Amino acid sequence: MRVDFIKMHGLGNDFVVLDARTRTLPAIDAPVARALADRRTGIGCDQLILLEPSKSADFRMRIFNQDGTEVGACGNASRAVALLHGAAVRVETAGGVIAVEPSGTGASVDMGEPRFDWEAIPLAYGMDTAVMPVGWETLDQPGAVNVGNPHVIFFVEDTDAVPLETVGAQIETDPLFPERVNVNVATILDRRHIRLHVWERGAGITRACGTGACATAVHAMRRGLAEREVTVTLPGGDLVIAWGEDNRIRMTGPAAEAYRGSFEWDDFA
Ligand SMILES: N[C@@H](CCC[C@H](N)C(=O)O)C(=O)O
Repeated sequence: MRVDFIKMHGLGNDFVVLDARTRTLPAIDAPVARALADRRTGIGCDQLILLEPSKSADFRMRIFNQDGTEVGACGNASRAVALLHGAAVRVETAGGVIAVEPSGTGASVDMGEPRFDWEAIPLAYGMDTAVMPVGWETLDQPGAVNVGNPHVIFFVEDTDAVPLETVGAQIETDPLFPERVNVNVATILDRRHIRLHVWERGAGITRACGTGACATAVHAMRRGLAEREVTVTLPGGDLVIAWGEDNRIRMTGPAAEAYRGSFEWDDFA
């Protein structure tokens, strides 16, 4: 069976998008997702995105990390599918229903409400998620936020000085995080500007992470270190994150289509 795909990205966080809204595709499992995401033997991407019909929203977006795990949220992919769809829509994800709207060369996304309870992150045992009494190597006292997926955030003097390749992998799989975790290291440049590097659960270091930007901004605001709207600068570029009086997070930033192609399903199944 020949299957069409669209290669997209949000600030260099790249996706293979498969559209099963009007055509039934065979089931995607972890080995298929891994094979398609492989940068040497597949198409290559940080996340595989599958669009399907939905009963509760305009359509459903399923998200698979490069390692094949299915997850609840992806900020950058949310902007990419808004661009693809070309109109304001409600999208069902495993992390909840989000509202996306094309805007300029990208999109604006209502990412929903952040959750701070330790059970919601989730953590293995109870603690204050605003200042956690834990540490790894030179990183300590992080915060944790769930924005449809789990994030831990460390504020540091210099993001470039943190060996994220090694410490990110170590923290992602620490037993404190039973569902593993996305690891954010951030520098507060001023009350409206944050620099951020992210080690993504199931994908490693990416050029940008939309949910990481949301989690980091909200954590900085919760700690009183930032205004309620900030620019988050990632290696791939900037996102604007606002946390409204209604407790909802709004993310605005670019997204782009790179190219289209097709592949033979049996080569990857
Ligand atoms: N790149 C994404 C996040 C993708 C999922 C994440 N790695 C997880 O496992 O939760 C983004 O832009 O938010």
